[in-house]
Parts: sequence; structure tokens; C-alpha cells
Amino acid sequence: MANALQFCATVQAASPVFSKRMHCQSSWHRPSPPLNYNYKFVATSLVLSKRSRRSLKVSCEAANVDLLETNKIDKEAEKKITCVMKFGGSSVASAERMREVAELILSFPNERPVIVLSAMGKTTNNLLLAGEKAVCCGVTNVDSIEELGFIKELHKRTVKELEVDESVIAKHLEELEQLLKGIAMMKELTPRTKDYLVSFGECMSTRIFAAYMNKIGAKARQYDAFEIGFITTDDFTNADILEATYPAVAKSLLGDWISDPAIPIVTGFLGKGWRSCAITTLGRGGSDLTATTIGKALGLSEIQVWKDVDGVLTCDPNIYPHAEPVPYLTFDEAAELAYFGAQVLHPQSMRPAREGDIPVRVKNSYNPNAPGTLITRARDMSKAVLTSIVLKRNVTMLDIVSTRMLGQFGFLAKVFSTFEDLGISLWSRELIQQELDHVVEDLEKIAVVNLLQRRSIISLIGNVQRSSLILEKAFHVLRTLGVNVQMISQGASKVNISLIVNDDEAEQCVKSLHKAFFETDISELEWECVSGNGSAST
Ligand SMILES: Nc1ncnc2c1ncn2[C@@H]1O[C@H](COP(=O)(O)OP(=O)(O)O)[C@@H](O)[C@H]1O
Ligand SMILES: N[C@@H](CC(=O)OP(=O)(O)O)C(=O)O
Repeated sequence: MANALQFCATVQAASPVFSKRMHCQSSWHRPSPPLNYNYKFVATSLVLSKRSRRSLKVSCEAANVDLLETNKIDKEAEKKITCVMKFGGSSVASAERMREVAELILSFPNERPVIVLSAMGKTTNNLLLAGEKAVCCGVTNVDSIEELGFIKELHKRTVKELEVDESVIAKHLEELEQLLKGIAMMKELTPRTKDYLVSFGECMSTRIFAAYMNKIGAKARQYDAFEIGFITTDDFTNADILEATYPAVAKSLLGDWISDPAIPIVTGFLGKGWRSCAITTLGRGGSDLTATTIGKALGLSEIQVWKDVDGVLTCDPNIYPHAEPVPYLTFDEAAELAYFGAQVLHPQSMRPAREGDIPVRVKNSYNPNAPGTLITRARDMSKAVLTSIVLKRNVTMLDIVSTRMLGQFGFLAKVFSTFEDLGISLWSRELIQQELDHVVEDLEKIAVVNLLQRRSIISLIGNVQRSSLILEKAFHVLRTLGVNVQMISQGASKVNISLIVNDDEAEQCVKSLHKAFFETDISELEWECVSGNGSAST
């Protein structure tokens, strides 16, 4: 058997029943989910010799099934893709960083990963700024937009330093300039055009990186997510992944992997609108969601997201530099943390991981030896009190009071229908003053309304089984600071308590809460609360 040939066979089955039978009769498995009864089989062991191929042909003819092709496949195909590794903008910000990332990927010889990349460094921000400037600068001035200059310079320099052919991005740089001229001519930047514009970032970073991997002898293949089945809603700038994405992505990536294995290098953040067929984006930081979607689609054993911090931290290090890595989190905790504003993870990214029950590891590409954070379905909560503190600034609070609402049904329905009628979702974007005025005007017909602006939400993510302890300690800290909490709520997922305070008090609150919860021994913490001995450090 040692010199037996291996083949990949694609058959057009008349019905899924037949394919199941064939599946049982042979020792084959089906790597990709069914799509239009077009199945791809691969021998699981070296059994598909020339003789087996002939017998496959005979059985297909007997069952009236078309045998479309039998390709000889590489032995590598036997080894399945094992994980997905996502590298964010800071991890691929320069040629040097790209070299380090390539080295990092190759330092795991037992992994056969799919790689997801974001745009280099601050490219997405620069593309958006260039687009905004193009709206009002006039066609002839487009080539002097500063941000366009930065983008060109960064990508050309990277290509040169990595010694790959500039042709991998030349067409994209040219098209980008044309697009900016188009925006200048039209004098408008629609959400649809914005998404097309920012897509250049990921399209170029992945092309450069794939070319570099090939140059150093690691066979790689570049993919644009919008060409391999990332199907989304048509909500430009904040699109949602649709269910059809999973089988389509699996089919594309596994199909290629089986017939010609090469490390897939996929653009993060991008998709294709199901109605418009135009390029969409998944919201800022959306490459995390690309990675978890691939993880679920391929049923991988791990999803790794590589960042510039040692994992998910106890709070935003930009607010408090003494924040520490959190070693373990549940999907619920991570989702809540992201939803309430921690930039480290995309708010929707935990959904596919949770659905596929695939562990997510958050690691630091600048410090690969740090253990990072492991996010799983469940974890030992026996010692957990507070896991992380998240701050969301510049929140507007609507205080709606009505004595008529007591004992009345339909009151809340009227409140929500006001938002629906005005097409406002309270969470998805910032409202402009005019919209807020409209809401207040409408709600004033049924209640007394106070619009409270410049507030912050401090979310305490942790073990809500110990909510009394958390609240006692938190309120003690806030009272010592002289801060009044204006609203308190417990999230539906039961891992989050949110407090609303004034914007200008919020940072100090987070620092003091961090000191009290994470820089104090837990047993001390319980004792302090029971005996009333504690004092908040400021
Ligand atoms: N709780 C937190 N834990 C870790 N990082 C956080 C947290 N809150 C905010 N951040 C910020 O998130 C950044 C990482 O997220 P992001 O910039 O999206 O990474 P990448 O672009 O590498 O995917 C960190 O550099 C840090 O400044
Ligand atoms: N480049 C996109 C998508 C993304 O996920 O980026 P990052 O991984 O660097 O947060 C953005 O800046 O939003």
C-alpha cells in the first residue's frame, strides 16, 4: 500500500441518501457540508489506489451518479486544518512585524492554520480619513491627500523590505486612487462606498503577506473573504454574517486544501452583501468575527486571536496601566465585555465560537510566551468575584417618568414604538442631536423625559452569584470617592452589573475599583465587606 496513489473524488449525487450509502460502504468521509448535492470525498487512508478508483467509477455508473473528477491529491491533504490564527492591525503594522508573524506561524509545526489578517497598522483609519477629505477636496487635489500618501508609502515600503513583487498591490493602489477621485467627483461618501474603500486595507495586507510566505518557502494562498462565501446582511459598515456563510466558506477553503494544500491567508473584516453583492464590513475590529466564523465553519479545535496585549485584561490598559491579564473567561463573560465596549474583542465575535463550542485563545504577538486568555463555555467560578471592568464613555441616558404608567399596559410598547418609528436603535451608533430632540419630543407626549448626556457606563463583569459582595465593595469605593451612581442594572447574561456615573468621574472610579478588586486579596476583600473595615484607595 505504501506506493498507492491518493485521489480526491468529486461526485454529483442524485440524492443525499445515496451519498450517505456510499459514505458507509467506503471508508471515506465528507470534509465539506453538502451544497447542491455536490460532494467532495477524500480517502481517509491510502486506500484509493488505481484499482479503487476504477471500482468507484463502476459503482457511480451503477447508481447513476456522475463522477465529476478524481484528482490526485497531496499527502498533506490527509492532515486537516487545525486552527485559525487572526493577527490584528498592530501585529502586521510593518515589514518587520510581518516577518515576525510569519516566524510565529511557522514555529507551530503541528498546526495547519488558516490565517486571518487585518489591515496594516492604522490603514483603516487612514482610508476613512482619506475618503472624508476626498468628499470636499476636489478631484485634482486627491493625489495630495496626506493619508493616501501614508497608505501608499507604507505598503510600497513593506513590499520592498520583504523583497516581494510590487505587482501584488500595484493594481489595488491604482484602484484606490481612482476610487478617491470618484468620491471627490461625486462629493459624497455613502456607507456602501466607505466599505469598498476600507476593503483595500485587508486586500493589500493579505496579498503582501501571502507573497512573503511563498517567498520564504511556506506555501500560502490569498483569499478575499467576499469571494469565498462570507455572505452578510446589507448593513454597510456594520454587516452581520448570515448562516449560509458557514457551508460556503467550508466548501471553498477545504476544497482548495484537499486538492492543493497551501496556508490560506484570508482578509478579515470583509463580506459580501446578500442582496447588493457589494463588499460589506463587519464593524470596526471585525476581523475577530471573521476568525471565529472560520473556526465554526471548519469545526476547528481552536481559534487564536493575536493582539498587542497579553490577553484580555482586567481593564483597558489605556485607562489604567496596571491592568493584568485574565487567564480564563467564559464565552458569556467575553461577549458581555466586548458588548459593553472593551475594544479588545469584536462584540459579535463570541457568537460563532459559542455555537461551535470552540475555545478562543487571546494571545500577544509581541510576547508569544505569555499564556494569554483562554475563553471557553464554562470555567471554575468557585474563586471568581470580579473578572474585568469595562468603561463606555459618552453615553446618553433617557430618564422617562410617568405616573400614568403605574398599572397600565402598553406603556413600554409606546416607548419602544417611538424608537422604531424614528428608526433608532439605542446601541448601534451615535445619535445626532436632532435625532435625540425628536425622541424627546415624541416621548414627552406620554411621559416626563430627561435627557442626561455625558454619562459613562462602568460594567463590572464577573461572578454575579456574588453580586452582593461586588456591589457592597463597589459602592463603598464610590462613596469614598463621593460619586453618586445614577442607575444600576444587571445584564441578562448574569455576568455583568452596570453602573452609570458622570463622564468626568468615570476614569477615577475605574482606577479605584481596579485597586479595590484586583490589588487586594480576595479573602481580605470579603472580610473588609463583612466587618465594614475597608477603605477605598484612590
Ligand atoms: N480589557 C481589555 N483587555 C485588553 N485590551 C484592551 C481592553 N480594553 C481595551 N483594550 C485595548 O484593545 C487593544 C487590542 O484590541 P485591538 O486594537 O482591536 O487589537 P488588534 O487590532 O490587534 O486586533 C489593546 O491594545 C488595548 O489598548
Ligand atoms: N481593519 C479593521 C478590522 C480589524 O479587525 O482591525 P483590528 O484587528 O486591527 O482591530 C479595523 O481597523 O477595524
